[in-house]
Amino acid sequence: MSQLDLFAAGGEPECVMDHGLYLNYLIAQGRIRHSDIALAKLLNKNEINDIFYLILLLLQAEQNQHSCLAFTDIDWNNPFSLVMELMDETIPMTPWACSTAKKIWQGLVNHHAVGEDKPLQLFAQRLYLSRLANYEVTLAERFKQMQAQKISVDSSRLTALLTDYFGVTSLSTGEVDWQKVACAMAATQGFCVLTGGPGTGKTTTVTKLLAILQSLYHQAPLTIKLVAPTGKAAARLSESILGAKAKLNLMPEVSNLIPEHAQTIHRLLGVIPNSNRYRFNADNQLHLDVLIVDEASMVDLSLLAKLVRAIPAHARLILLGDKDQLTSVDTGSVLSDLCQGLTLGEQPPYSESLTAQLNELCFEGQTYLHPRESEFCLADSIAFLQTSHRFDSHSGIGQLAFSVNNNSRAQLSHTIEQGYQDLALFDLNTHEYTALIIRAAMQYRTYLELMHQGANPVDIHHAFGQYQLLAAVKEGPYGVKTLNKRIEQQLSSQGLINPSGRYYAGLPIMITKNDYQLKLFNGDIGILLPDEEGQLKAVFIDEQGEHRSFYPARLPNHSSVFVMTIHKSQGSEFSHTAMILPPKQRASRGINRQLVYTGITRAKHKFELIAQPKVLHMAMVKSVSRCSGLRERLLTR
Ligand SMILES: Nc1ncnc2c1ncn2[C@@H]1O[C@H](COP(=O)(O)OP(=O)(O)OP(=O)(O)O)[C@@H](O)[C@H]1O
Repeated sequence: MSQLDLFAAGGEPECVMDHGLYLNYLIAQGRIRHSDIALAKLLNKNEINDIFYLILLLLQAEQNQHSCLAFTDIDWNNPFSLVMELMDETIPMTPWACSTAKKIWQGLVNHHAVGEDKPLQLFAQRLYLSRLANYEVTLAERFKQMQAQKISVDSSRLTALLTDYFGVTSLSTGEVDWQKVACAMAATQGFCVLTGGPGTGKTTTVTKLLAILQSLYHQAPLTIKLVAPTGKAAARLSESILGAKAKLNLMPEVSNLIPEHAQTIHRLLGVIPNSNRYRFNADNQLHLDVLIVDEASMVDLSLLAKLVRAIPAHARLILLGDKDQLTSVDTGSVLSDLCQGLTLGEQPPYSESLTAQLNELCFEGQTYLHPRESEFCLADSIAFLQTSHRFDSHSGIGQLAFSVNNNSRAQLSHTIEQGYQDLALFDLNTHEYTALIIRAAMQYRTYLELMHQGANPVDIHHAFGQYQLLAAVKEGPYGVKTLNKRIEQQLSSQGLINPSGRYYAGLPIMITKNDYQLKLFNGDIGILLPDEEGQLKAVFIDEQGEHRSFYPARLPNHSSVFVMTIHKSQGSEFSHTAMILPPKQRASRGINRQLVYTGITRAKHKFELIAQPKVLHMAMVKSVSRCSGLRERLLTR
């Protein structure tokens, strides 16, 4: 029984509470900010009571990128997760010892700030800031509308095209080609999510899909746009589509109708400088028939809501991404909300009508897929690719990613015992820490030598992008800041850089704040290079491979990036990736399965892990999720 229930059972609680002292503890322990208190007071007509504290909890949840505060998730005995040892014993851990959860909830239902067109909203036992609730409503409604779109397709032509691109499924193996299934689903629907781990063929499948669609509609070809959340991810998508087109050997008349250039979502929507609004919106919609959004797990709730508002009613939307990666840096977890419940090796739950249609389109009417009920109303729009074609049984990276993602210690031990060529695992100790710095400096040598030889910026950037050291934390000896300094010292001692001032030739930087005027966005990477006149400029390569240069003084917030956080690496891929996790005593709350999985899956050919085994095990056990009501809004019950 919780403390609240105990009191409710008739005890005589001590109701006098020193709110000032309690709030000071919340601030001292970094749970809330002064501005949160001001806002909570404003919303609660200056009263400090139970609802005031609930609003504070909601603001804390929003800062932690949750879309809402779920009533059922509140730890009523210590709602702000205060650390007992840092508290005065006379101060309670909970601010509402005199009330019951039920009473607090009822107070909220009738509260003056709660309701439609009010600053706060309630939905399914969740408290929201209205702005975030409205984004969820927009997404749920638009996804449902898109899915309900009637798409008329010539089935026999589609069947023939699916056979052309994927072949005939052999009855003897009986193995389902999930890429073919995904293509059939996306070709016949207005909305589709295509999820799968690294190298499962998301880009290949979508390229085949676009080829099939353009063949089906060859008399009036579709306008297709490709987008990704960051410039880096957009550049990668362009590269992958180009590669997939070349591999597929498409007929020129079809190939020419598939775009190769992806852009950022911000660029597609048209940023209005100094505002968080876009040129394209619900009143001025985009001109397109098909929109492909890659790395959808990185797109936050607000941006995706603004994007779907700008998509015309007739258009199709296809979201690509890995449901198991870290969620967006900003609020929300849309892709993982939509993909909840998918399990490797299992067929996702599809309705009777969809399974019949897919069996007809993909398997000549043979019963390969079986219907399974789901109360999730978008279940028929979720395609799940399950086989990695990049990492075969000889690849340690794939095995390691799989072990971590499935939290399988047995599989992890097996992977380590195999001694894979593409994996190097080091136990974290002083010796290995120093060895890592030396190895990292050796890897960065290549791009710096190119710079000294006067190579062109595209080649220098390319060489820099081959290797990346990732850290799980920012602060402390195992964090980004210290490691950046250590690598800088190492490179300087080898005469490759001369870090006498803040800026020097060869300094790699990452933008940490969007600048819509300069069109430089969070995550963009630049390298400080001298121009023809010897002036030092930060050079960025955009998604079209063009380079843009800026005087350092003009740059928005940025930091050096010999080392980047795993969070910042999302959407990027490096031929050789190294990742360091802090030791157990420093491994804070932020180390978890999604973080480690995301770090591993950045590696294409070689992956190094520098970590204590117990920290890796600890991370594997800990799976995090964000609070959201999106899934709930999409249930049929
Ligand atoms: N059905 C297949 N059979 C054989 N090889 C395939 C198949 N599908 C994809 N591949 C190959 O596997 C590799 C990865 O494919 P692709 O880039 O499409 O995957 P992805 O899921 O988009 O990867 P990423 O993790 O980079 O997002 C490519 O080299 C591709 O040519």
